[in-house]
Amino acid sequence: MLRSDPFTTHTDPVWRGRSAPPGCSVMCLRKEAALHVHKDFQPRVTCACQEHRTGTVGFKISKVIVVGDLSVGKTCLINRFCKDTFDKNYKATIGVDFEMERFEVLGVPFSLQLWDTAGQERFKCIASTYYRGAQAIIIVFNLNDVASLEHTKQWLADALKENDPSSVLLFLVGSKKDLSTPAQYILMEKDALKVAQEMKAEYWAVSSLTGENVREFFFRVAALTFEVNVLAELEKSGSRRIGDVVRINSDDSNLYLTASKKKPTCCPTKPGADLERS
Ligand SMILES: Nc1nc2c(ncn2[C@@H]2O[C@H](COP(=O)(O)OP(=O)(O)OP(=O)(O)O)[C@@H](O)[C@H]2O)c(=O)[nH]1
Repeated sequence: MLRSDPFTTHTDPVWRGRSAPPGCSVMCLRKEAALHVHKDFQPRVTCACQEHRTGTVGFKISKVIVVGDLSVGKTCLINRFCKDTFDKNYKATIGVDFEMERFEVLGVPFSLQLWDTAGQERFKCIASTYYRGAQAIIIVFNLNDVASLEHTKQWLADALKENDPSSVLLFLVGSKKDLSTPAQYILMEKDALKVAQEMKAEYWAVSSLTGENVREFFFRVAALTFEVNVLAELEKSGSRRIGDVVRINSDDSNLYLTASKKKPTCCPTKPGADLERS
C-alpha cells in the first residue's frame, strides 16, 4: 500500500476504516506494516472468525493470478514460496501453470490457487483465458528493467478485462532485488511507487534468489484475500455485529502470532496462530 502519511485512514474499498500502523512512515509497504503481523484485521472479521461465522470461507479456494513480462521471474517467485526452490535457468511458461497453498488465518483454513501465466507474447492468448475469476492480481516487473515496469499497466488492463476492478486486490511486485545496487533500487522504487499509486496497488520488492520478502508478501496476499472473503460472507449473511479490535502483539516481526493481549468485548479470545501455512 502506498502510505504517504503513516496515520491516514485509507478510503478505497479495500482499506476503508483501517489505519496504517504507527511507525509506518515510509512510502512503500514494509513487512512491519503487514496485516497479519499487526493484527489489524477488521474487527468484524476477527469476531466472525472467533465465533465461527465465516460460512464457506474455509472451504473456498481463492484464485490469484500472476502476470507480467517474460522472464521477470513469475515462476521463480511462486516456486520460492510454494517449494522453497530457485532455478537459475530460464524455462518459459507455456500457457499457464498453478500451485495450491493452504493457510490458516485466524484459525480458519484458507486456500490460495496461484496461477502462473506466460509472459511470452505467443502464449499470451492462452494465458489470458485463465484470468477470469481472480480475487487478486499480482503484476510482476523486473526491478532492473524499466520497460517491464512500463508494461505493467497493459498487463493490468488485460487482467481487469476479465475481472471486477472494484473488488479485485492488486499487487505490484518488483522482482530480482538481489541484482539491484541500493542506488539503482531507490531510483526504480520511485517510479514503481508512482505506478502502484495509479493502479491503487500495494507495492512490494522481492528476490526469489535470496527469498527476501517472498514469504511476507504471499502471507500478505493470503491475509487480505481472506479478509475480503470473510467480509463478503458477512454481507451475504446480513451480519452487522461489530466487535472491538483484538490486538495480538508479536515479539518482533514474527509472522506467527502467539497470544492475545486484549480481550474483545463480543467474543472470547482464543490464543493461537493467526496465519499459518499448512
Ligand atoms: N538473480 C535473480 N534471478 C531471478 C530472480 N527471479 C527469477 N530470476 C531468473 O530470471 C529468469 C526468468 O525467471 P522465470 O521465473 O522463469 O520468469 P517468468 O516471468 O516466469 O517467465 P515466463 O514464463 O516466460 O513468463 C530465470 O533465469 C530465473 O533464474 C531473482 O529474484 N533473482
